[in-house]
Amino acid sequence: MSDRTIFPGLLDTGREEFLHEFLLRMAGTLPDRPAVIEPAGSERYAVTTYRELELLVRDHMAALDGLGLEIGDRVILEADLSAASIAALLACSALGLTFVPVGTRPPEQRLASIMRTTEPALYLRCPGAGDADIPSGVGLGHIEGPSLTIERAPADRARRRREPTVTDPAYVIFTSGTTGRPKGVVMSHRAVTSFYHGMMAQRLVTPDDRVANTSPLQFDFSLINVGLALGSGAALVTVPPESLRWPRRFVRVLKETGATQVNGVPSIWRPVLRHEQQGLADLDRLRGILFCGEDFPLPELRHLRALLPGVRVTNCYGSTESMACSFEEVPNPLPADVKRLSIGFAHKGAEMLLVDEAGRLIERPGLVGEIVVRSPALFTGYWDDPDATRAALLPDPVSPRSGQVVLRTGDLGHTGQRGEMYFCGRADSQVQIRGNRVELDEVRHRLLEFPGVMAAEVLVLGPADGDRRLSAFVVVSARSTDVGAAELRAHCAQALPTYMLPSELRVLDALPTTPNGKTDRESLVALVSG
Ligand SMILES: Nc1ncnc2c1ncn2[C@@H]1O[C@H](COS(=O)(=O)NC(=O)C[C@H](N)c2ccccc2)[C@@H](O)[C@H]1O
Repeated sequence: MSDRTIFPGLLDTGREEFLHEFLLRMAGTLPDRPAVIEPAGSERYAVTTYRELELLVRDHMAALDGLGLEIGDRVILEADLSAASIAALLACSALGLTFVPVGTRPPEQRLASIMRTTEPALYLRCPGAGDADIPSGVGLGHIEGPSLTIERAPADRARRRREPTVTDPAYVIFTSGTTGRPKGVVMSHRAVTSFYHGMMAQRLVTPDDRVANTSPLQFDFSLINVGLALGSGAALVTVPPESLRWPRRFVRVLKETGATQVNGVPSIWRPVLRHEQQGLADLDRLRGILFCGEDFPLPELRHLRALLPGVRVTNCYGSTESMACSFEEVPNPLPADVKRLSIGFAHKGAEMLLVDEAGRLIERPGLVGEIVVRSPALFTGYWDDPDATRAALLPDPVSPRSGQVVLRTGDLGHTGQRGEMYFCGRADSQVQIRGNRVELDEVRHRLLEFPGVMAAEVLVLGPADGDRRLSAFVVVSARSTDVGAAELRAHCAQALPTYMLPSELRVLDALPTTPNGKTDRESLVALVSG
């Protein structure tokens, strides 16, 4: 381990920093402030101060340092967002190790595939993790509260590196792999910390805030929340994942921890809006909500707004390949005629642009194109997948000969009169039905206009070259349980051409979600095919 001071506090050198330096930069100035607040048994919480977190990191580093690991070695982190788990990822960063967060109890095949491709040196498990077999050459350790115990040392390895650099991968995070093999998004220290600095410019939280994280470690939203809280000298509140299924418990955790900012995907609010409205309205310390990952259905957003009129709601847009890209405050009140939320402009230090199919710049407001992102926070590439990496990057449309590349988000958008961006769905959600181009989002938005419909999803089923049909799924408010498929279809027929009418319409109690909390389209397909 180099003898450089590990946590030089607030950097005045202007030199680029590593992930652990950014996340612990406030430890020197606010050592006794809470850094992590996590559940510790029923209705009790453990508080770890910044000084205690820093000591945890040093302890974990000592346990790892003697293993002869090489800079750039991968460490699988089957972990949660406890202080001990966060200290483990910080220790990896401080030793130049690349952590691969897989969340607790990952599906066996997915874990096996990730281990095959990343060839980890070490596997670290937090309490309550799974018990999948770890290949013998891979070291095994346990993150247990204040200590990190090594059960089995990793196999010996050659050591060729002398010095970690900010271009080294801080982590590799695997996408949900909706299209085929999961892709490992490689994020360098430079990419992550430059995003964090862009986020800090938004001044979303102060050291008096308590930022509740509701995303699992394998979803980079959790890493963004860790950066938002620790980078601001605030406290990170770890909401137990299981409480998200029980709205009363979820609201109680927010109340008892004094959460002032709650960050999560839109689906975390659905059960609370349905069953725990008063508890939500009583969260008098709550002052901010931030969501990302997918559109927040406007009827639900309006309902949330009505219950929390003074709370600032931030629509945070972006892809894991650039961490995130924009932070746009949702207008309060939200005008009745708003059909789409603006995602605004990219954060300080980045740009969002629009290109056509040929990769040429689109500048005219209202014209739909693909959103591309220029940012120092761009990923290094997909792990061991140069073809997918090439496909995701585009020569800078403004100056193609410069060698600079921009990220293709695969999202459609258009700009407004001020140049602000509007998200218009995924490029692959434009489908052909009997020779006609259908924007699934347009059908979904029409369904959301029906009184009582709170959320909706529309899928296309059938072979691209065969008979394709639309299937729609809606969630209605508790008061509108009598909404039927026939009236929903008639409602669509009043505004949409015949080929855009769903041939199947189901009213569900809830939309199924992926482990990251997004709408699980594969489960909906299985429901219909089942
Ligand atoms: N605010 C949105 N409205 C609407 N569609 C969206 C939105 N944020 C993403 N998305 C969608 O999700 C895609 C990215 O998916 S992802 O790579 O799994 N990453 C994420 O979902 C989380 C992302 N890293 C992130 C983390 C934390 C803050 C912001 C963004 C985007 O390309 C969009 O299609």
